[in-house]
Amino acid sequence: MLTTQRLTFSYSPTKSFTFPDVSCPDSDALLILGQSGTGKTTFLHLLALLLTPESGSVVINKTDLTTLSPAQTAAFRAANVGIVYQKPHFVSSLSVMDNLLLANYLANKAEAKDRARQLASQLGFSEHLGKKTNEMSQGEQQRVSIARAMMNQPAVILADEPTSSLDDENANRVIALLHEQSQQIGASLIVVTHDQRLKDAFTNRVNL
Ligand SMILES: Nc1ncnc2c1ncn2[C@@H]1O[C@H](COP(=O)(O)OP(=O)(O)OP(=O)(O)O)[C@@H](O)[C@H]1O
Repeated sequence: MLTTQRLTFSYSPTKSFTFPDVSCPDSDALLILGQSGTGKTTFLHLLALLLTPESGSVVINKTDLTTLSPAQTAAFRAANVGIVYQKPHFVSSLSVMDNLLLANYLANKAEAKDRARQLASQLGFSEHLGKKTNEMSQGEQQRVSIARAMMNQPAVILADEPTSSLDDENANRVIALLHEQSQQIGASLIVVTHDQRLKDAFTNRVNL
């Protein structure tokens, strides 16, 4: 469960944001829609405390992230928040499997190779586990990115424009996978996007 209250943020005195309060229960999903420049990425980064809000709160499963120290925030995020970035970021010298296991390492958890194999099978990239990530297509990398976000069975999945560079068929596939995977682990799924095609795939929507 994730809830925010009265979140505000400023890049400068002339560039400040007040965001609407949002709430997303476990196993539920929320779409946050906005045109370019409305602050979608900023909002997503505030939800993960990658940016520190000027005021307001972000509560995940009863922990108010804004009360934690930077080290506590990093540890909480690694264990409880899975992030699917707009463009996947991988360690290119590592295999796909090792990039997945890195999520365990960063969360100070034991390597979960079976979980990685299970996700690879569900998301359809089992045959690529031994490859380097740059040997995969963009669509395949996107699926690895989703798998990596699910590795620690987080309470919250945050996805930033996960479909912007995909055709209709692949966009539908990625959204179905995000819904399916987050429901399997009982996570709250929050997607920020300008992609109006996604409207029908979410009952809960907020406009920025
Ligand atoms: N580090 C920064 N310093 C100053 N201004 C910034 C910074 N990052 C973003 N902004 C500004 O804040 C506004 C919101 O940016 P943000 O990236 O959150 O928008 P967005 O809705 O995700 O846009 P897009 O859909 O184009 O990615 C933009 O006007 C942007 O120029």
